Amino acid sequence: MAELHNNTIWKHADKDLADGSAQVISILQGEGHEAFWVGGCVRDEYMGRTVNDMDITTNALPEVTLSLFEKVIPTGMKHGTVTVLMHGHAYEVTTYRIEKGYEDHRRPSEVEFVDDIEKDLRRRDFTMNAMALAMDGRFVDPFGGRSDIDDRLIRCVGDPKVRFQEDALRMIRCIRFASNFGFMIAKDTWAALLEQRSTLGWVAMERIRTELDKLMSGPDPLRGLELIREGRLYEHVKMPFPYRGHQSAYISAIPAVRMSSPEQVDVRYALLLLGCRIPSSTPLLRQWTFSNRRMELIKKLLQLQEAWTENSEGLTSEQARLLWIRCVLIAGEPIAALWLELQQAVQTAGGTPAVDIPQARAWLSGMPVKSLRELALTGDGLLSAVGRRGGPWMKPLLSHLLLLAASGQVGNDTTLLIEEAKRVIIDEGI
Ligand SMILES: Nc1ccn([C@@H]2O[C@H](COP(=O)(O)OP(=O)(O)OP(=O)(O)O)[C@@H](O)[C@H]2O)c(=O)n1
Repeated sequence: MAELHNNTIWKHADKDLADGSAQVISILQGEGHEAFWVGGCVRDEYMGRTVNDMDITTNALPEVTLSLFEKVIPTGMKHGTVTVLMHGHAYEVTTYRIEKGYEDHRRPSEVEFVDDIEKDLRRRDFTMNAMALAMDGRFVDPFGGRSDIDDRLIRCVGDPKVRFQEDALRMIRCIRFASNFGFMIAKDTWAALLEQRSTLGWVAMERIRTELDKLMSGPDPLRGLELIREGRLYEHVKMPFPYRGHQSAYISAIPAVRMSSPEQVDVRYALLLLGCRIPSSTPLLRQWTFSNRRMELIKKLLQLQEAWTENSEGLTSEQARLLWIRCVLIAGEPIAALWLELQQAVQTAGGTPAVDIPQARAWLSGMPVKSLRELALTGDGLLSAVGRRGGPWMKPLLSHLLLLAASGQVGNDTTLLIEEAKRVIIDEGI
């Protein structure tokens, strides 16, 4: 087996990930085939960015690759892709190929396997993504990817018009890379993007949204949003415009949301929607093909914003506390905590938050009960205590008890809660 050089090559990848991929390349080479690391992993390593996955390209035909490995999945044989499992990682191993007949600006209708790595690299989108790396650390970089990275430049391989015609999503990728890496876009690449932008309509919204997610969770989402505005791509990505850029405190706050968990990107989207004053977010979130879970999260953040801002003016401190507790109970504690992060971001960006953040945090952490689950009286407990059958009267009564317990007006104690329930039933004739 060929000697493994991966530890000296991969300074920004997990050791197991690098070792597994080197093993795959060694096995292919041991059978007389060429094999290289390719694409995003090579770019990221050169840039000193963390490498999270590794793709391999080879002149071995997919059936050959399939036969050489024990744990292997024929993920896309027609397109030359086989997934090899090694050292607990999955690697896409793709045969050198050229692509033909992009009739729908999305995907090739035909691929042809070739025997020359340079031909494979030529079909790729940007020079920085069209590099391969050999086991001995040698770069195959026929289009000047490293020099463009050094110049902080995104440039299409070959004719940019053709690259964007082949797959219109590349236009959004271009903006995503420019935004996330802080790179400029080469003049002819940008000109082609402006010329080809209408073809974005051909691309499935899911693919666009995946790119938007990467842009929105990156270090400089405002740059990406500005580029989308400048390129007038918003109609094609269903971007909520008018986007007033930095004029809105909400928009300015987007990068101030720290990306400490996956949900934070949705806090950023909520700020975008608030900044664009979208009257109803549901149709847009649907168009953007968010999962129900993410859609609910964003909607709840917006609802909480509305419930608070519309009702909190002119309240005494105690009234404000009760309103806040009601909001927390309706939205749920995790959403309330995320909403406070949203407010924090507004403040960090120099805007005025909708709430006194330390005060709301203190009120939140001082709540003895934060959800129905924590209430010392269950629905069944209530029924047996009052000797009645269940019905629509229960929900408002339990909510009332929850609010009292959460705000400390009644202790979270079964006896006390039953007493209060009986009082309400008698007083209100339920
Ligand atoms: N529309 C596309 C998508 C991908 N590629 C090529 O396929 C490689 C792998 O693509 P992908 O894994 O989607 O993205 P990465 O470039 O690896 O970037 P990231 O990991 O940041 O998404 C790219 O580097 C590029 O060479 C392409 O030419 N055109």
